[in-house]
Amino acid sequence: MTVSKLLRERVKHIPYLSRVKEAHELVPLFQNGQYIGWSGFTGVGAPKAVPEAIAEHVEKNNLQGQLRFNLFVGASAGPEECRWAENDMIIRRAPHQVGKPIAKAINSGKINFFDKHLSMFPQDLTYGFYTKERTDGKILDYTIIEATAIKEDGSIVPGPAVGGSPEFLSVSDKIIVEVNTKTPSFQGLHDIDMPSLPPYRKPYPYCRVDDKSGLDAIPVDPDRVVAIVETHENDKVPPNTPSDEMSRAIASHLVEFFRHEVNQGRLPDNLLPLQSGIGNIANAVIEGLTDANFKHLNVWTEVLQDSFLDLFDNGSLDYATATSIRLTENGFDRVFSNWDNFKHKICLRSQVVSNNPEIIRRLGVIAMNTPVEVDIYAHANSTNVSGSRMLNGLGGSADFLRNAKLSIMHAPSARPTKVDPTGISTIVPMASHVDQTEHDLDIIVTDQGLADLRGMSPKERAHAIIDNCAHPDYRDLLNDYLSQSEHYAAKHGCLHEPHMLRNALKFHTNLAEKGTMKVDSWDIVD
Ligand SMILES: CC(=O)SCCNC(=O)CCNC(=O)[C@H](O)C(C)(C)COP(=O)(O)OP(=O)(O)OC[C@H]1O[C@@H](n2cnc3c(N)ncnc32)[C@H](O)[C@@H]1OP(=O)(O)O
Repeated sequence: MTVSKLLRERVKHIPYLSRVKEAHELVPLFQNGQYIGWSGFTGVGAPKAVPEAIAEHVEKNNLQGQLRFNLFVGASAGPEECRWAENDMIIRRAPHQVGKPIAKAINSGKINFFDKHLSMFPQDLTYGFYTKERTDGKILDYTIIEATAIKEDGSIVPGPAVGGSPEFLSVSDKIIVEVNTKTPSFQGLHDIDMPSLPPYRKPYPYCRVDDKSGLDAIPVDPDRVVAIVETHENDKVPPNTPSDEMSRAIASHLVEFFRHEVNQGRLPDNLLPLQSGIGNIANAVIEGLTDANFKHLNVWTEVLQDSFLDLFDNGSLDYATATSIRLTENGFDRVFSNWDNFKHKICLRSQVVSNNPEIIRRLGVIAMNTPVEVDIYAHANSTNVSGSRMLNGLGGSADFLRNAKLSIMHAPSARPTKVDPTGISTIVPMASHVDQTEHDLDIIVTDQGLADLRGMSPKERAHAIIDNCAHPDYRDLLNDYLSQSEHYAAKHGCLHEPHMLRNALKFHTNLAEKGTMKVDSWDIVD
C-alpha cells in the first residue's frame, strides 16, 4: 500500500514501511480469548484505528459476546474501550477505566475487572501474575501502541502517555504500532526506564523532578512489529467542569494550610513536589493554587490536567513530570503552540516510575486525591460507591497517599441526590469500602474546612473530621453517632476506635432506601 509523506517523515526505521497496513486488514489477527495490551493513560495516547476496526467488525457481523478479549491498559483508554464494552468484547480488564459504558459493564458483571496499584500493575503483568492459566508460555498476544514517531532502530516514541507501554511491549508476542500523524511528534519529552526483574533490579536514580536517566523511546524487537497503521485523530478529552464556590473553598483551605506549614518550617517556600489526582475536583484545586503566589513549584504526578498550564503560564511552576498529559483540545493547543517552551519543562515517564513509592517518599511529595467518602477515623473509599458500585478504580491514589510526605484527600462535604440537595455526606461513620487506611492519611479537606490529623488518636481524629469537614446538615448526626459509640465502647472496653457496628453503615442503607444519608435515629445498642 502507498505510504503517505507524513508517515515517511515519522517512521525512520525503513523496514517498517513495508508493513504499513489499513486497520481493517488486521482484524483477522484478533481471536476470541486473546490477551491484549493497549497504550494509553487517562484517556490520551491510546490506539484508535485498530480497536475501532475490530469493534466495527463485531457490530457488522453481530459477534457481540463472541469475540472477547482480556484487555490491559495502563489506566483508562479513550472512547474505544467504551465501544468494546458496549459490544461485550471485554472478558477481563485492569487496572483503571473511565466511562459510563465500561463502568456499567463491570457493574453488571459482564467484565471481570480487577484493580491494582498503578505502580505495580505493569510489573505484575511482566511477572506473569495475570496470565497464570496460559499454557503456551505467552503473556500478551498483541500490544497495540500509539506512537508519534519511530526512531531509526525501530524504537517507539509514544505520545502524551507512557503508562504501562514499556512493560506491555517487553512481554508482547506481536506488536501493532499506530503512528498518529495528526499529533506532533513528542520526541524528547519522554524518559523511559525499561523493566528489569528482581533480583537484578536497580534503584531508579531520581532525586529531583527534572532528573532524567532513561531512554527517549521504547526499544522493541523490530521482528515482533507486525504492522504499522497511520492514524489522524486527536485524543478526545471532555472539558473539565469549571471551578465553583465549593472547589474554590477547598483550594483556599489548602493554600492557607500550605502557608502555615511554610511558616512553621515544615515545608520550604516552594512547597515540595505536588501530585494531583484525576477528576474535576483535583483540576479545580490546582486551579485554586494559581492565584496563591507560590513560586518555583515542582510537580511529580501521574496525570497533568489543564489547570497545570495556568501555573506554568503565570510563572508559579518550574517543572512537571507525569506519565500522561491529559489535556483538553484547548489544553493541547496551548502546549503545541508553545512547544519549545513546554518541552523543557515537562517530562513523561512510565507509570512504574511516576508512581514509584520509593521516589515519592524520597522527594517528599505532597499528594492530593479525591475520595468517594472518608470515615470519621480517616479510612477512605476511592472506588466503590456504597461498598459495591465501581466508579473508575484505585488508580495511583494509594501509591501516592501511602508514600507522600503529606497525604491529603479533598472532596465536597456533601453531594446531591434526586431527593435531597445534600443527600450524600462525604464524611460517614464507617467507610463502605476502604482503599486508603487511617495509617496513610494526614489531611482531610472539604469546602467546610480542613482537618490536620497528624499525631492524633482515632477519637481525636473523629472530632477533628466531623467538626472541620462534615457538612452542617450532618455534623450533629455524626457527633451523635460518635458519642453513642463512645458510650457503648466504654461499657465494652473497646474505646480505641469506637463503633456501633449495627449502625455503622446506616448512612448507606438509608441512602439506598430513602435517597438521603440523613438517618432518623440510631438502632439501640447495648
Ligand atoms: C489515573 C489516576 O489514578 S490519577 C490518581 C488519583 N486517582 C484516584 O484517586 C482514583 C479514584 N478517584 C476517582 O476516580 C475520582 O477522583 C472520583 C470519582 C472519586 C471523583 O471524581 P471527580 O470528577 O473529582 O468528582 P465528581 O464529583 O465529578 O464525581 C465523579 C462521579 O463520581 C460520583 N461520585 C463520587 N462520589 C460519590 C459518592 N459518594 N456517592 C455516589 N457517587 C459518587 C459522582 O456522582 C460523579 O458521577 P457522575 O459522573 O455520574 O456525575
